[in-house]
Amino acid sequence: MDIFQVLTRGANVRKSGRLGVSGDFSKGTADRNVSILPGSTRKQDSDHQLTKELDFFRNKRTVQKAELQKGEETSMKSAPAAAPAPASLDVNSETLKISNAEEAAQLRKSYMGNVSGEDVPLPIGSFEDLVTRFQFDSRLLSNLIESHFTEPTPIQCEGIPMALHGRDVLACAPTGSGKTLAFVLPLLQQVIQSRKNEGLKGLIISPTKELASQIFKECTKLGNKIFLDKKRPLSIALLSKSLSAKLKNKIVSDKKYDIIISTPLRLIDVVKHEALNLSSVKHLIFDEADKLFDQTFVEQADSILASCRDPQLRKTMVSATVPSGLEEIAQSIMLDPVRIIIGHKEAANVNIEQKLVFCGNEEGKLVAIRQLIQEGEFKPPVIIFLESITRAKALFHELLYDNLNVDVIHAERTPIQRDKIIQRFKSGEVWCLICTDVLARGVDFKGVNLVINYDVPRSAQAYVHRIGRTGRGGRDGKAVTFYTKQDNLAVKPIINVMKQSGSEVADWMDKFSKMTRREKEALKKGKSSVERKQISTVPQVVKKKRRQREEMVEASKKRKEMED
Ligand SMILES: Nc1ncnc2c1ncn2[C@@H]1O[C@H](COP(=O)(O)OP(=O)(O)OP(=O)(O)O)[C@@H](O)[C@H]1O
Repeated sequence: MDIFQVLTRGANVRKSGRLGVSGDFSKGTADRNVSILPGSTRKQDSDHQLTKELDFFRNKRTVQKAELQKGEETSMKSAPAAAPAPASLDVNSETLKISNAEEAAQLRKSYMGNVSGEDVPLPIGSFEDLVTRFQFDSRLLSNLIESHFTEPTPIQCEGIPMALHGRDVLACAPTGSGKTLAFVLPLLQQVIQSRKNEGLKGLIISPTKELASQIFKECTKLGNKIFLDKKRPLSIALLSKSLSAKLKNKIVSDKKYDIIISTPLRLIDVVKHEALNLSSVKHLIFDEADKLFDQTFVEQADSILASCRDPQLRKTMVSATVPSGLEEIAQSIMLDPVRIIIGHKEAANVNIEQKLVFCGNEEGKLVAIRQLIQEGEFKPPVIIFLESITRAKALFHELLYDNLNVDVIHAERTPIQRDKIIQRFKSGEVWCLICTDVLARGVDFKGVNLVINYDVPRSAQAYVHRIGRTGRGGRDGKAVTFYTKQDNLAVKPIINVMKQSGSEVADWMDKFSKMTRREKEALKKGKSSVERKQISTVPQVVKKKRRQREEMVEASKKRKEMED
């Protein structure tokens, strides 16, 4: 296969393709993708330019070329005037080569990339650079092409060379903009390059099992059929319950694996049993880093860091939201890091049309959801987020009653059940997935049309990640957030995110949500949670019968799983 020819092909596709990528978006759930409702509240004229620049998948190269040709007259008004395109930068070439700081600055400007640090390496302009600049493994490149990745997204243009130069990286880019590939690809190359069989080299930490399993799949797809020497294939593992048992019982040796992907607790458990030695790890990646270093996980993240004792350990932190606390942590644990911010820090993906719906009270939310259905706005696949397991279950029953093709995922469901539901949702069997925040981060369902926040998320970050389950990989998406009188406090950060990403917020909603000083303090202290009334329009006696039936079905499913 002529790698150069194939890598260049991607740019050609971008020229005419709606999505600007030749990805496999036409497969799976994508087939059911239908256009979202008219009357967008997002694209106001004044925000058009901003939106265009942040629409990475669709416009990166178009914007970039236009800017280079026009001396960037049309780009960000506030930015300093740019120098004309340097003679060495062939703007008519389909594969862009970045060979000096000036060209790098222009490229960064085209996708609003802010990259800082000492002696920052140049970004890549195309995947061709992987061959010319980094002598990439040819099998890895073939796998990249077979995965239909032909042109890097901005976070990949920046993240890949930084990692390949061995730098610690703190990276922030919008949801669905290709952060996974940005850290998986250089990791694979570095592990392949090192070749030596010296134990575990790469470790990727994710806050949820679902996300860990997704990253594992992406890694194995790209690492397929790669041999480190004639006999030994590159070995990548998901630290599942069964693998952890095998390691603990010495049925398999930890030396066998080159890369492991895990959630924090499971990893720590295996390390504590001395069944996995992390001292040989050279590359440690925290995906959804702000979550992994928040109150819930920080001790575990620290413990993992302490167990990775190689003095040359390279650290990467990635998320769509990087609060200042994480920046401080990054500065304290990283050596000479490169900080990459694509677009606005903590902003929603601009492909998502966002809407707030005031429902008055809890009953009003059920009315609002039924209204969305009646008015044809409820276009599957749909994900609905609620704040607790009890509420997720309750809404599930309500919507079942409406004969909707729904299922529900929360922490009480077994991993096998969760996997099955996700597969059924991906294949289109389930149209509407009700869930708690367990699926709010990282999970990549390509064709989701609508995200409904049935309950207001408790922070701007949670909101950005939840709605980021739609509008991925260059697609459009829509997000609707229900709120009631009780949510006055919690809705304010969401309004800020909406405004920042160019969504319209009605004046009265904005005024209604203005906070007093006391409220602001309460929000800072995390006291914004509200007591909500139960979700239901169904009489108690009917509910009781339904619950009994559900318990019987659950018990039989569990029995069947145990028999399997
Ligand atoms: N260079 C590329 N060309 C085409 N498609 C890509 C490219 N890179 C990534 N994608 C696709 O874009 C989608 C989103 O990527 P990914 O899951 O890595 O997003 P993310 O930035 O990690 O999002 P989140 O913040 O929600 O975790 C995936 O379906 C992925 O396959």
